[in-house]
Amino acid sequence: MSEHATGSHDCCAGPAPGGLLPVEEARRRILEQVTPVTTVERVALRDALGRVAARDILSPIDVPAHTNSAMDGYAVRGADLPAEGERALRVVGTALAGAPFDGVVGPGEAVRIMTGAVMPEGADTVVMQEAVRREGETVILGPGHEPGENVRHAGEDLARGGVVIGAGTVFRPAELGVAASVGLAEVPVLRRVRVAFFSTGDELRGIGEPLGLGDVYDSNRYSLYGMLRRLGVELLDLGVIRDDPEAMREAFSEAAAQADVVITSGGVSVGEADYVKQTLDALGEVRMWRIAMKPGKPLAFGRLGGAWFFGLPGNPVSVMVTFYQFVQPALWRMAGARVTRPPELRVPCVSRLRKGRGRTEFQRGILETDAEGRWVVRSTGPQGSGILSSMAAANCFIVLPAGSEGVEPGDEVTVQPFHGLV
Ligand SMILES: Nc1nc2c(c(=O)[nH]1)N[C@H]1C(S)=C(S)[C@@H](COP(=O)(O)OP(=O)(O)OC[C@H]3O[C@@H](n4cnc5c(N)ncnc54)[C@H](O)[C@@H]3O)O[C@H]1N2
Ligand code: MOO
Repeated sequence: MSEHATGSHDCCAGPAPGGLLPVEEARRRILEQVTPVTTVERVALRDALGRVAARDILSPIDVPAHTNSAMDGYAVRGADLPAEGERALRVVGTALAGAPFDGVVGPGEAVRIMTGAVMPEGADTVVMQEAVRREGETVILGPGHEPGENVRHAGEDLARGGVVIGAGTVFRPAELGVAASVGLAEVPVLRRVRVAFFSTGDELRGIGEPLGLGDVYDSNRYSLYGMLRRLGVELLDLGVIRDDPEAMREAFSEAAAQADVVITSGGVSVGEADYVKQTLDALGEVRMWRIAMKPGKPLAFGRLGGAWFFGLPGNPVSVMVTFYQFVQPALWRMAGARVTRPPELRVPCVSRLRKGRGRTEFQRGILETDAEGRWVVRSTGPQGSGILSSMAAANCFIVLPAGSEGVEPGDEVTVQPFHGLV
């Protein structure tokens, strides 16, 4: 690893040049300010997918509810297991999952039992059927078994009254299954966060409209829609707002009146038609502007009426990078979820990466296995913040710390994968 590629975060970097706020500091400040919603809703279990548990959810039952067999075989008394030689036990009945044996297993007796069947009274051990010989009404056991083996005890997975899903847990497929396993038809979740979003810019055209000279299709509202939909927030798409201070003021007020969070893209830099920051200044409060990152430097964060405001830079890649680094963690916190840092890995980079000093760069990478099966990352190619196809080609960000001056092939880098298992 070369010297310039070490260190993955900005926490220890000094003040960034030009009054830019380091990425970690900006994220910390945002997460410190936003607070979770408090309204609780009860929803049918399947509708809880992606929602956040409003409080600790307790189990009304033991899971498993009854002590049962983990194997197909024979339920016996541990005291009857032979230490050496063989022992014949009389088979006195059968226990199936859902059809228990209602007698008692006495000394010298066994019950044929299937996986999941309730352990019959008297028996405390299950011997797998592959380990025995059946001869008519008797079963012959050899040595080598442990008393208590192959038995699942009542409450060993979840105990009645115990917390099965903690407050702030996001319901994933596993949580749906866990809640179902204790028989919960409905669960308490926090209400969805309401997010209003719009694009700004006179050059923006809707799909289906012809493009004049200098026009572009409004793609940001589509990538934003996708990222927000994935988070399961309630969406309010306010369309495209012209680069006009009056129109912008109206749109800002309308959005803030209806939403917990307002997100815009474009018009947040220093150009002559960049009215976003000054509108926020006039109607609310700018709490942060300009981050030491690339892309995404002119991000604005603040308060607008009762809503939190994120003014994302107009460049299409900048929108996605700033959303994932700042807006997504803030929305999780507001949704009541425990916020964790995006997972990061250190892997060798097979490409040469150019980088300017002073800003953390979120370059687009492809995480893949090389010929030896090792995980490596390579660049998607040109990294301009207008090249949205680089996001489509990527499956991870390559995070280059502010102090790095570039990467040589073989250097280790930090990556944030886009997808996990859930
Ligand atoms: N003198 C300076 N100029 C710029 C600076 C700077 O510090 N000093 N910063 C640059 C950086 S970095 C960025 S990022 C951009 C961001 O500026 P804005 O947020 O004001 O964005 P716009 O100028 O409105 O648009 C930038 C670019 O993105 C296109 N765009 C905007 N909205 C959409 C949309 N909804 N869908 C598709 N494409 C969109 C727009 O047409 C522009 O090409 O400022 C730099 N300038
Ligand atoms: O920060 Mo800008 O987003 O580099 O293009």
